[in-house]
Amino acid sequence: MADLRAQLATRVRGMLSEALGVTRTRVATAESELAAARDRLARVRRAAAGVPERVGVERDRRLVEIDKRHAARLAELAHRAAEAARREAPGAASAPWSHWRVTPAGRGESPGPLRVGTLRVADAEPVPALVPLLDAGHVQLHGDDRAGAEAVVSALLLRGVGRTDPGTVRLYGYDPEHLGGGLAGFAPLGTAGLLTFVGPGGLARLLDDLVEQIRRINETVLAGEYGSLRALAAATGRRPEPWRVAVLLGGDELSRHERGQLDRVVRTGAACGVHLVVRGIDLPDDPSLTRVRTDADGTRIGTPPGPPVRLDPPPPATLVTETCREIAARVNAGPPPTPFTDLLPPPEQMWKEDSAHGLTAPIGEGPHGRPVLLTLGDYPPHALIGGPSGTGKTNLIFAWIGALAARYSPAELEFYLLDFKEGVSFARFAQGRRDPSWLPHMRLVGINVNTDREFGLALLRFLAEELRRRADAAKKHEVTKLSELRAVDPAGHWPRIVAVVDEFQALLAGRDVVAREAADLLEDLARRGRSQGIHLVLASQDVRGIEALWGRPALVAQFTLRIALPKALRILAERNDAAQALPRYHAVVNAESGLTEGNEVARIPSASDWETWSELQHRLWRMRPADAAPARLFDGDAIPRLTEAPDFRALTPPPGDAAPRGPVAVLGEIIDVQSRSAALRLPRAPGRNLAVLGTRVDEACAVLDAAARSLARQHRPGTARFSIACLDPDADPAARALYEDLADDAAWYDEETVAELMAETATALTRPGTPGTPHYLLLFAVDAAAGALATGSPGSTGLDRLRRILHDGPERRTHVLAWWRGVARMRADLGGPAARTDQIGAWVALDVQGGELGSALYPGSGGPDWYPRPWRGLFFDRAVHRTGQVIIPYGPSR
Ligand SMILES: Nc1ncnc2c1ncn2[C@@H]1O[C@H](COP(=O)(O)OP(=O)(O)OP(=O)(O)O)[C@@H](O)[C@H]1O
Repeated sequence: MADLRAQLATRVRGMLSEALGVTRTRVATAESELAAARDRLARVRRAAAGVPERVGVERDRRLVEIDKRHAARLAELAHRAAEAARREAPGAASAPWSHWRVTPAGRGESPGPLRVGTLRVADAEPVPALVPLLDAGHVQLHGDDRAGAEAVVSALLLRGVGRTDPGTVRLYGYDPEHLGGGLAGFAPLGTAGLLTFVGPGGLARLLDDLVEQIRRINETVLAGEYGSLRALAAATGRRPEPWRVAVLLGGDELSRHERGQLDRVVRTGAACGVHLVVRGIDLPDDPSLTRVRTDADGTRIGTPPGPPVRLDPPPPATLVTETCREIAARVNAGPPPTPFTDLLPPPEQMWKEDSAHGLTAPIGEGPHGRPVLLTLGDYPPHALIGGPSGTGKTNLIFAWIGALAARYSPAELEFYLLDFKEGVSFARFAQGRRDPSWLPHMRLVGINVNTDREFGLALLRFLAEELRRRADAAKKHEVTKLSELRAVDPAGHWPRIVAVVDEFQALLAGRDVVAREAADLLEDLARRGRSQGIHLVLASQDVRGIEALWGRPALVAQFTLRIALPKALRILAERNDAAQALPRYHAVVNAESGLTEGNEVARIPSASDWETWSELQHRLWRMRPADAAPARLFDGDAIPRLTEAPDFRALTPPPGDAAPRGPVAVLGEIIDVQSRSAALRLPRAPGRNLAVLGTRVDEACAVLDAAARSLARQHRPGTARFSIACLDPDADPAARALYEDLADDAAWYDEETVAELMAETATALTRPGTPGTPHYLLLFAVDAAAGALATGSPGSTGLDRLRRILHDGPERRTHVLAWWRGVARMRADLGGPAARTDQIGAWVALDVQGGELGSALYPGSGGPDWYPRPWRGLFFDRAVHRTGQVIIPYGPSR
């Protein structure tokens, strides 16, 4: 039992120890778990204790970063805003006063907003604070900082006038409290009508006037086509109306009427360039109104107010007055001309117009900025331009020709131009030595033709012939007008012709044949030219010129287009005195024969200065057709050259060995539309001799020289004889030069030997048969040989022989080309006053009066209408002429 108990105790002990062991293990495990948990807790606690510190550092870091980014962004925004402001308000709109100057915006560009100060942005570039005014709206000033407000007003006004062309901003000052004191610096503008002060009772009138201007501009300038002057300027590049800025500085309570008018200006003014700058009067809210509040603690702009602005100091008083004085001076000097390019189409549109029904081109700008057009066609067909010297006729002709030439190609339009006054400006249309270009439409330019009225006549004859050609062509095609002719003959060359004659009264002056024929031709051209596309443009500075026309009412009636320059008389209808009040560089254009209702005033651009003109001419010249030839230039002051004369250059010996049957002696240039030479034919026929008459040595030598050289050109060397006798030492150099150039074909005679020449030549004439070699006797001052030729037995003196040569020579190819220094001397050599003169078949008279050339030398009685003038001769060949022909001797050949 004990054992059992013992056993049991042992077992229990065993079990207990086992249980104890397990428990111990569990305890140990639990303890270690507890320790681990504590450790974790401690760690967690430790970790938890570190968290707020780290988060704070991170947050601060982020905050700094954000601050930095913010500041950078702000700086960048401020920089961009400043850049944008500088772009929007360049030059005078924002420059600091220290280097401020007038810099008007470009044509068609808006002046933009104006700077009054800077926006305060901490740590960033200052941003100009801009206020929109011109073309944008109105400005109302509030606040108690009076000086600040004054600074804003004067900054806005000075910058405004500096950002626009002088004279294009008009200020109206209403300052009843200080009577204009606030605007005193701007007073010089008043001298040019650019600043008007309105007295204390004048506000209503000022507002009425502004409202009226707005109404007028809306109705007649914008005319429903443009929403604002700004839009008009942007589209057309023109600013037909000034900006009007009314500066209203306080005053009494407004009346109902004034209030109503003011509200109207606020609502509708900006589109018409009418603006208000107001302090002390409340303006209604409007999108176009900018409020500027200047208080002691700062200035804010806009509604709602923007950030604070640091105002610029006011512009220095001297800067204001000097600028205003300069602007006034420039305006008083007259408006700058509109640019010539205003009259031209864009380059790609040049030469695109069709002239079948007429020619239309602008000549300048009308009062509302619209182009004033000139038309030549069936109606009106011809134009009359008038204006005293220096008022711009020449310029107007350039402008008109340019505007037409840029629109119509040379196939559509041709010009003929004649200038009777002295001057060379029209020579530019032709090719020159310095400038190879010419105006491709120009066919003829006649300058310095004041003494050569024959040239005017030649042009009129040429046009009359062209008129006949056109009328014939029209008849052939059974049509009546140019437009119809062009339609039925599209391949034909039927350009419209515009003939411009400046100082045309010179052509009609005098009562001689030239004046009579010119007037008849003009009348015919004026009447019938209209339907054949031939248009006359006559200009004159001289009332008498116009009056000369008035004597021919049928002629004047055709000139329905009238252009009157300032102070022109008698161009417009009798009671129409619009030209008397015209400003400089303006013209009244009137297509109603000058009746008042047809008046249109145009401002004419400057077109005639060399650079302006040549730019267009070069452009058109480069566009010319490949076969275009330069215009013929006739310069009455120039002496033509034989070697350049087409008729001289065309002379050649006949083919084979034959002598020319009717050689020609070229004597001088004919005054004509074409460059042609006067030529004397010398066939084997009685009387084919030439007498040059007068005392002018150089001209006489020039005529004989050209005759001899041109004859020599038609003979091969050795096939003609030229016997040169010179009896006047003054003619010696010219005669000797000719002798040397004719070389082996020439023989020289003088006073000693001239009798031998006569003897030998006369003897040769008696030989049977016709001599094969032509013989030309060139006798310089032959009358001086009278003594030497008088000797000999009666019937066989030198003079007898000379007469025989004159008489018999031509049929035997022996021709005398002799210079006598007077008609009486020639007659004496021919046998006395009663002697026959028919052996002198042709003559050139130099300083010999027409009357001396009567009886026997010229058909009819009394002689030709010939008034001697330098370097001109009257050529008459009985075999071909009915009347004498004026020639210009060629210049010396060497
Ligand atoms: N529209 C214009 N704009 C600017 N300058 C002009 C204008 N018209 C003329 N002028 C200038 O005025 C001056 C006189 O002009 P222009 O020679 O055309 O006058 P005119 O009437 O033909 O004089 P005249 O009969 O004495 O020759 C010139 O110097 C010319 O450049």
